[in-house]
Amino acid sequence: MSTSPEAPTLKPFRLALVQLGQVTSDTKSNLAHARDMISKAASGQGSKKPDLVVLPECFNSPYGAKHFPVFAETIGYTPGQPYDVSKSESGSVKMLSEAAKEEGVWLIGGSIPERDATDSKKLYNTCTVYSPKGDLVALHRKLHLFDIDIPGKITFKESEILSAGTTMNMFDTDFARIGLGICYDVRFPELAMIAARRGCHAIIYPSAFNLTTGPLHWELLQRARAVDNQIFVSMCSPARDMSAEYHAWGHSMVVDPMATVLAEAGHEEEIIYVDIDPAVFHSARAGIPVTTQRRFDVYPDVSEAAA
Ligand SMILES: O=C(O)CCC(=O)C(=O)O
Repeated sequence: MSTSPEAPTLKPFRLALVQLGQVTSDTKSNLAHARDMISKAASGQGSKKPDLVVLPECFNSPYGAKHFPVFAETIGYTPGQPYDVSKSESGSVKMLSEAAKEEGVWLIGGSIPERDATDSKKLYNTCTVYSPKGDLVALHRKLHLFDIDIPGKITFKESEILSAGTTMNMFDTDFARIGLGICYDVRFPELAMIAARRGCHAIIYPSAFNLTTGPLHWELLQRARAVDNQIFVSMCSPARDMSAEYHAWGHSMVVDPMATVLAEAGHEEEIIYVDIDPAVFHSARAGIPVTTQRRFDVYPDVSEAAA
């Protein structure tokens, strides 16, 4: 893991979720539009500038297994080793780094289809994170691939084309420690639990639920991960486009450690801002002190997994 064992102190910060629309099969125009929306988000649109801007899953290509090999980009990042963005083969990485630097914000760059630098047959669904200096500071490859089959509703099999990541990932800013997941990863409570035990104050998932599972589970899963772990949870979706093959749910959301929904978008292109208040984090943990009441003597296997 690329973080120090000691988490930074949680400070107030402002989060901006970009519920991006206009994702087409033209990468250039996708990148130009995303760049424009990052800039709009970073301006604070007449109010306070955000500290952290988030894009949705698969922001630079249409969402679908057949599109991943066509749109995949090679990143070639090794955690813990310096990465020279100017030499990156990925146009998306270059744009995101430049955007973070020019706008002076932390940036969770949604996700993109990534081609493995050493084995070109391997593809991942990958999220990259940038500091306000434009450095690529973390990379998360989706751990749990979206393979579902609800007859008559939705069948999706990411594993036909993608490989799964093998590591948990988080990053430290000057205001919080933030864990990373991508979309389907939210269904696995272990990931959020371990992130929280390792000092994350928030876990953020670039995502793209759909019109079947969105109404069923989008809010429920975020509130569940938040209340179980007493952390902030957020999922950032693309806007819904009924002319696309995949219909994203939208409803980008931020939930606090008491499971209160702090903000929720509609389904059109939109930017939502949320002020993260450390007092809510501390009062949730003080008032309902589950973080100190766990019975690891009864379930030692869990404590081992999270150590
Ligand atoms: O878990 C779900 O219902 C949706 C997941 C998804 O769309 C994804 O992982 O991309």
